[in-house]
Amino acid sequence: MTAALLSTATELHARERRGRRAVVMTMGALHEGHATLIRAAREIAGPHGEVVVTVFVNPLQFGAGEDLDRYPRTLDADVRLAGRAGADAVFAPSVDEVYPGGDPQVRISAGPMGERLEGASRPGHFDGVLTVVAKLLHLTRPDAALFGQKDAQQLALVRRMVRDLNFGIEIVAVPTAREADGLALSSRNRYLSAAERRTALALSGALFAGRDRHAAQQALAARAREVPATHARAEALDRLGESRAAADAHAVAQAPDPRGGGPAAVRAAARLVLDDAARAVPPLELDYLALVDPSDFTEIGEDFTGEAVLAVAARVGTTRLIDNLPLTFGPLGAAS
Ligand SMILES: Nc1ncnc2c1ncn2[C@@H]1O[C@H](COP(=O)(O)OP(=O)(O)OP(=O)(O)O)[C@@H](O)[C@H]1O
Ligand SMILES: CC(C)(CO)[C@@H](O)C(=O)[O-]
Ligand code: BAL
Repeated sequence: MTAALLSTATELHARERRGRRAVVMTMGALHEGHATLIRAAREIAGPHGEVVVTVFVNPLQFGAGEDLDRYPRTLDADVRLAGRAGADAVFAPSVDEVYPGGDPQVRISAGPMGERLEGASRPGHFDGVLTVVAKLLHLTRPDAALFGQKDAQQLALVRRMVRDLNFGIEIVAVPTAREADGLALSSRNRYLSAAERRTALALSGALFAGRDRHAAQQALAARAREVPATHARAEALDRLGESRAAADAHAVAQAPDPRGGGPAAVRAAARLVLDDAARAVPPLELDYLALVDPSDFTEIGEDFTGEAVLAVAARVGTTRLIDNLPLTFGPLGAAS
């Protein structure tokens, strides 16, 4: 499939509308992660609908000293990849087309959630993101817009904007696509040398260590729920004179108390991997590691239950990367 390349709002609006329109917004330098979003958009639009991919490197969301100038721009390859993944059109406007009056004076404010984690490291970033997302939603007028979970805070803020400001557009989340060794696909990966890429694997490595610690805790909690029954069985076996089986059951019933774990243990397991990478050559410089409530991106407490997000941001050489994993916390003593 060949995608049409459109660069002005006039060209976009001249397109005849057919069926459901699903939009994937990107900054270009498309990779397999973007292709996953475009394929999901194709599913949503259906064979009679329309998939539009936007490619725009938005100056408003870059801070001073960030990589706006060196951000990879590969429009021809992007149009080919978008077409192969099922897009009907690529909308790649110029900065003047998006901001005809220069820097917009009226902008969307991302509010308190926009000042945490990514927002704390990149002041003003999410105001810039939401302002351009709002503009691109107005320009493309989709029924549904798809965003990657890789940018979990961005996704949460877009959902919040759409709800708070009644955009009436369906926001669809797409899970993070990874390389075989775990590294989250990202346009910025192309900045990495081979040695930097090895160090960068600690981002996903730390998340997986946190996830594994979490799974081990869940297993312990499940065991702890069985302990009273196991004690009772051990005692019954004792009474029957089955001393070996009784000893086994007593041993099983000594399951460690899972209450020593929880979010703190998950953070600690992830932290160990990042501390190791900080001593690697080249080293990883941690920006943040956080285990947060995805509804507001505040740190969760030990008694938190529900969906949480383990998120990390770090610099390797001159490249700043982010990654995250969702984790579900059940109440202690109950299955999650
Ligand atoms: N690995 C991935 N898996 C799923 N979605 C992704 C992935 N990488 C990016 N996306 C999503 O694609 C959309 C466009 O993202 P963007 O163009 O910034 O790509 P990126 O690879 O994240 O770039 P960058 O390296 O600049 O962060 C966003 O919704 C983003 O979450
Ligand atoms: C949503 C977005 C296209 C807005 O510029 C950008 O932040 C991105 O690519 O994730
Ligand atoms: N994918 C998030 C866009 C940015 O880093 O500016």
